[in-house]
This record gives sequence, C-alpha cells and structure tokens, in this order.
Amino acid sequence: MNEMEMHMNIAILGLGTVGSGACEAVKSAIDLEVTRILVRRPKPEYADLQTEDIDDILNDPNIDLVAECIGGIHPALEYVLGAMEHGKHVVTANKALVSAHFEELENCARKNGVQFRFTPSAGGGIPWLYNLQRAGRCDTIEEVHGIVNGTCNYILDLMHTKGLDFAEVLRDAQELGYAESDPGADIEGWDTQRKCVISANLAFRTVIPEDSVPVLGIHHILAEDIAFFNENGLTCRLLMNASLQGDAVSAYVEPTLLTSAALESGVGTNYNMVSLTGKNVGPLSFYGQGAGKMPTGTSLVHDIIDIKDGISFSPSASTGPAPSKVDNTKTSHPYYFRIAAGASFPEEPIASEQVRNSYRYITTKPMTVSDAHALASRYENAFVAGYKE
Ligand SMILES: NC(=O)C1=CN([C@@H]2O[C@H](COP(=O)(O)OP(=O)(O)OC[C@H]3O[C@@H](n4cnc5c(N)ncnc54)[C@H](OP(=O)(O)O)[C@@H]3O)[C@@H](O)[C@H]2O)C=CC1
Ligand SMILES: N[C@@H](CC=O)C(=O)O
Repeated sequence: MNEMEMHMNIAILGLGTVGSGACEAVKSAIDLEVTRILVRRPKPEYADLQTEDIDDILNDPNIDLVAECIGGIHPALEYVLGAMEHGKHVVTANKALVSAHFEELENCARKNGVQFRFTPSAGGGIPWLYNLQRAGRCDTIEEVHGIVNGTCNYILDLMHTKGLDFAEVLRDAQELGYAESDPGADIEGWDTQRKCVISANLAFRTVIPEDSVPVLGIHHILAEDIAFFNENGLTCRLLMNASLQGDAVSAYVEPTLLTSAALESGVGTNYNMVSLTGKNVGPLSFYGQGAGKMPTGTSLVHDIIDIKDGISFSPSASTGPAPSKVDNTKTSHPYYFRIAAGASFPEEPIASEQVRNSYRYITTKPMTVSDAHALASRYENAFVAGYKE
C-alpha cells in the first residue's frame, strides 16, 4: 500500500454471491480498489479485471490484500497461505476454512507480518466476531450462543409462520444466495458447527476440533413437528452453544425450542442473533442479516477497511483460561424426540409423551447433551430438539 496515499489494491478470489457483494461494497469505500478478480470461468461482469491464474495475483506486487470468496478448503487454503507468504493481507468469509485451519492461518499471518481477518465467516453481515474478540480484551467470555445460519432460520421461520414446505423454502434460500453450494452443510448443521468452533476459539482463546462439537440438524423436521410446536407456544430455531465449564468447553449445535420470552424466537427470515456473556460486561447480543450478497460482502469490506486503517484484531489477546477439550457431560436440559410410533425408546428419560399421526412425541426429563445426542444417533429420521430453560 502506498502509505502517502493510503490507497489499497485488492484482489477478489471468486465472483459468486459474496465476491460480487464485496465488489459492489468497495465502490462505497474510500481509497479501496479492486484491481484483479480470480474466476474459474469467465463472467460477464468486471471482464477487464478477471484472471483464471492465481499466480497473476500472488506475483503482483501492487496487490496489497486478497479477499477469498471461493469457499471450501481446497484450493482456498493454498491460495490464502500463498497470499500471506507473498506479504498480502487476507480477509475471508469462509467458515469451513477458518474452522478447520484456524491455528495454521493465524500462525502464517503472524509469521509473515500480515493481517488475517474473517468477520463474515460467522454471522454474515453482523460484526459478531470483531466484537467478540473486542469484548474479550479486558473480560472473560463465559459463553456464546445464538442463531448463526440464515438458511436454517429462513426455513424454520417460513415453516412456522406461513406453513410452507421445507423443500420449497430451501429452494428459495438457495435462490436468494443464502445457502452453501452444498446446502446439506446448512440443514444438517455443519455450517453452524463451524461458526460455533470459530466463535468458541475466539471467545475462549482455544482451538477446538470441529468433530468434537456434536450436531443435530433440521433436515428431518416435518410439518407435524411445527404443528406440535405451534400448539405448545414454542418456536424452533437452530442454535450454537459454547460455554466455559472449568478447564473444558461445552459446545454443541441443536434445534432448540424457545418460548416467546426468548429473544431468538423473534428472529425471522435470514436474520441471525448471536450473544455473548462476559464476566464483567454481562450479556451482549448482536442482530442482523446472517447471509446474503450485500450484508456479507459489506462485512468483508469492513474487515478490509479496518486493515487499511490499522485497526487491530487480536484473536489470541483475550484474558482467561484456555480450555483444551470439549465436554458435554455436564450440560443438561429436556429434549423433544419425534420418532416413529413403532420405535422403541428407553423408559427412564421420558417425562411425557403423545402418540398421534403415526409418531411418538416425547419430551424427556433433563438429559446431558452428550447422552441426548448419542440417543438421537440411534434414530434415522427422528427430529430431535433441546428445550431452552
Ligand atoms: N452466501 C452467503 O450469504 C455467505 C457465504 N459465506 C461464505 O463465503 C464463501 C463464498 O460463498 P458464496 O459467495 O455464497 O458462494 P458462491 O458459490 O456463490 O461463489 C463462489 C464463487 O467462487 C468461484 N470459485 C470456486 N472455486 C474457484 C476457483 N478454484 N477459482 C476461482 N473461482 C472459484 C465460483 O465459480 P463458479 O461460478 O465457476 O462456480 C463462484 O463464482 C463460502 O465460504 C461461504 O461459506 C459466508 C457468509 C455468508
Ligand atoms: N449458508 C450460510 C451463509 C452464511 O454464512 C447461512 O445460511 O448462514
């Protein structure tokens, strides 16, 4: 970057939903210019800036920053590491990459004296991760939780409020640019798991392996489940949860049944709401669009502007202990299981049950998250959700 002019040249990798949103948002920013765009196949927009060769970007000394918007692990990982090794700052919205390679990416940025930022990787347009690391600078973050997947929220909201069909609403979410290229990542909960890992890593100054965070998705939800919830004044939302438990972290993802008193029950369409509790500050909540072209592209450009303006981001600077393992054996609450009428279920945890429409609707006594997720894994098409107490 020319320090006198404070002008920053940017390369965008990938011209899909987020990449094209970032290109548009840059137009409203001062002293930022997109000078190269990596595409896999030519696109009609920004034709003069396109290249299909990453080396055109890595070897261009005039490019100060690379914005990775292609998604997935490979070749995004190699491109991002390569950019940092060539002295370029990196921003990304790619939660799959950040969740799986957090430490490696952080180390590479430090080693090469560049900034690596990833605010839109959890919460889309919400400056959640930026504020989470900020909150941790002089506080101990005790827990984080919330709705972090716009696609699932859109599906659940429209099933609840409009009685729409799951597959139809998922198609809409894809058309609106909310869903991942493989929407299984959204509806099976993996995208939320990744955002949970990234949030927990920043909150608790740790590195949690993805596969230690158990996940229940929304892909088996039926109109019958929604009818049951509506009759009982409950709203279903997919939530991530992570909290400090001594020298461990409890972290899990599950559909959650909320009363109207819960803030998350009022979160509609592609919006997210994500919250932290700090020992000093108490609860803080953040609300906004969690997916979509302009919210996410704009958040990415805010990261770029922060780098240009020298605003620090210190993911490892929070205070407090650094727990190293995930343990869900001490967190418990009641669960909802909707299973086939003929399916067996252990007697001991059942608190109440209804049988109708060929299904058993079971509410359990409080169960540990680890026991409930293990029990859920025995049923192929069951819908299982936790009750928020
Ligand atoms: N959509 C959203 O609301 C949000 C997305 N994200 C994340 O942002 C990232 C991008 O998502 P999104 O924009 O929705 O995805 P899209 O599929 O819309 O865009 C990805 C783009 O990258 C291109 N691409 C893929 N591989 C390469 C490659 N090797 N070289 C060059 N270009 C390539 C694709 O090209 P082609 O057209 O040829 O397929 C496509 O245009 C993902 O990590 C996603 O998880 C994060 C927050 C919100
Ligand atoms: N598919 C994701 C996109 C943003 O992260 C979502 O629906 O939230």
